[in-house]
Amino acid sequence: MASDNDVMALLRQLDPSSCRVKIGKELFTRYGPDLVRRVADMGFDIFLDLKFHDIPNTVNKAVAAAADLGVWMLTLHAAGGSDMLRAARDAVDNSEHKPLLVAVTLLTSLAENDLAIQGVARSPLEQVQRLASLAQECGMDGVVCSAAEVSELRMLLRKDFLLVTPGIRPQGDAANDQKRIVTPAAAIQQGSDYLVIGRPITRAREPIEKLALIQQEISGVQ
Ligand SMILES: O=c1ccn([C@@H]2O[C@H](COP(=O)(O)O)[C@@H](O)[C@H]2O)c(=O)[nH]1
Repeated sequence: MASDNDVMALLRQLDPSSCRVKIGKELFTRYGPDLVRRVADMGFDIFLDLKFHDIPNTVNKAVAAAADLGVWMLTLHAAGGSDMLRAARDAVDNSEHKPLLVAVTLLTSLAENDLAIQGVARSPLEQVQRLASLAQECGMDGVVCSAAEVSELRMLLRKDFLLVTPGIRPQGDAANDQKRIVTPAAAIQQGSDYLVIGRPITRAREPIEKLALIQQEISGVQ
């Protein structure tokens, strides 16, 4: 687990104009909204990845609180249903700060057999398409999916609908617990709007050099 000092030391080496910072459940649960404010004060746009999934009223209040932190983007689970998604939309519409709302379709750590265990007799792509359509209908700004699904989603959804893709692994990196992985260059080629990259950078021996390598890889395909 990265200490507060480790996080700050890494961020001090980064240029806020070259990447955004994701604060997820691990860092938020340990260091709280104070960390969000400190990282924002350094000039970074913050992707608050707390994946809200609860009854509509609770999500409405949680999204309002997240919006008040001034974050750039935040997540919730599309599987929370249309009332929950619309309650999140209302919260942002009534907030002074207006973060982008992106709904997680199917976690990139899940594959077809995981859906079958849950009693869902669809492929990951079909499940992602279904939940992405719901997210669009309910006023989300985009969805989180695997880059493997991006080209199919582009044909289904409106052109400016954001496709945010974790499960990114440079060639040769370990997949870890991710099951639907794509390389950075392929994700850009497929048309991902934002790549979410964690361990390939944070666990690299030289994180800043690894980030620069990834940026070089994707700049070649843009
Ligand atoms: O479907 C999803 C949604 C969110 N995530 C988050 O992205 C990062 C990915 O980290 P890696 O270390 O690059 O695997 C992680 O914080 C997840 O919570 C996701 O992986 N898949």
